Amino acid sequence: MENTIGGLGEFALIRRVTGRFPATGDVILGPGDDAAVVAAPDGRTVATTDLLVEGRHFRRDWSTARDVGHRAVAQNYADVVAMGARPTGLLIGFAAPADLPLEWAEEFTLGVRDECAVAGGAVVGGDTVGSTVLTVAITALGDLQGRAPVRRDGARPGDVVAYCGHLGLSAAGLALLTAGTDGPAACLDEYRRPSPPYAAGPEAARLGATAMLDVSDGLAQDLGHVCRASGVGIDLDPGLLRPAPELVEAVRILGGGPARASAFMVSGGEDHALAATFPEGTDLPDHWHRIGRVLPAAEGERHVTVAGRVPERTGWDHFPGE
Ligand SMILES: Nc1ncnc2c1ncn2[C@@H]1O[C@H](COP(=O)(O)OP(=O)(O)O)[C@@H](O)[C@H]1O
Ligand SMILES: Cc1ncc(C[n+]2csc(CCOP(=O)(O)OP(=O)(O)O)c2C)c(N)n1
Ligand SMILES: [Mg+2]
Ligand SMILES: [Mg+2]
Ligand SMILES: [Mg+2]
Repeated sequence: MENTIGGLGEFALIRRVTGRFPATGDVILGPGDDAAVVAAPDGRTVATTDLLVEGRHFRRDWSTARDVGHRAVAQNYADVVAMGARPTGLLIGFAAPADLPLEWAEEFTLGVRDECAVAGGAVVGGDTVGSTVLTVAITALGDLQGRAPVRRDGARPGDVVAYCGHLGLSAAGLALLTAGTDGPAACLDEYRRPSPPYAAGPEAARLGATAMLDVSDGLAQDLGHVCRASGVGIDLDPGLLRPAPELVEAVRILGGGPARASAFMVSGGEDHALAATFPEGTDLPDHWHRIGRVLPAAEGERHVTVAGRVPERTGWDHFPGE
């Protein structure tokens, strides 16, 4: 039991973990009481939660504890900024077996701390329990800074579809790890520590985005949520889906041509890029890449197409049907 979380005990572990997290100006009362108090300057709080389960979202032989800490924060804050909000706080549910090395818990904590240093927001609480499956459940909070939230239901025919961040790198990294092959660091790193373009969320809101989400499951699948919520169709232009050189290199190693690179961009998730729709004529900064158009659609046609065709694969489903 030496040097495991079971050897240290629950409350000593909690003290050790919470001692690592600095407060920010949004924190009125941090960890230590029954609940934390976080300022909501505009009077409305964005709240979201995502789980990471060992074997399902990460493997300890593929990702370090620090990687998992970074990824857990990134996945959750991506949803906060996709509403157009600024990250303000995090709550960390930590379920782990007693024989988990203490070093893993410590390193995970440092990954969380370091991603918060990039994205903003403070860890204000959480929960620590014993479990057979190592699981991290994060709740993230954000501040809309007085703006309206950018929802999934505001896309209108004629809007431009654009993304900011990476597409397909993480899925290519996962494919490389699954194949047991080395490959471009950019792909492996993006799988282990996704890098959502945090500032682009509030930026898109200020630019007048009509709908936005982060790409967790796959571009086509996630934009499909916009289609259904907004009652529209979306057509992507394959000529505008330009793969990063590292993605092209990964596909060369994995075997496949431009179609496979395009498939990674269209259906690969977990880069946590932001995808948004903007009114035609919006002056978009260069880091927002135009990739398609919002179309009018009758019921049953509210889906994503690439050059008019429904892609073979659209993204991840935790419970795929038979
Ligand atoms: N078990 C649940 N109970 C309540 N709400 C849920 C549950 N699972 C998902 N949701 C909600 O359904 C929506 C879609 O979930 P999800 O696909 O996980 O979103 P995202 O990809 O943004 O993380 C979100 O608003 C989420 O809060
Ligand atoms: C070990 C491992 N196998 C497979 C995957 C691929 N994967 C797991 S969950 C997921 C989709 C995103 O996760 P989800 O829980 O659906 O997040 P949300 O959409 O709720 O943000 C993907 C692509 C992975 N990340 N790690
Ligand atoms: Mg989710
Ligand atoms: Mg999510
Ligand atoms: Mg999902």
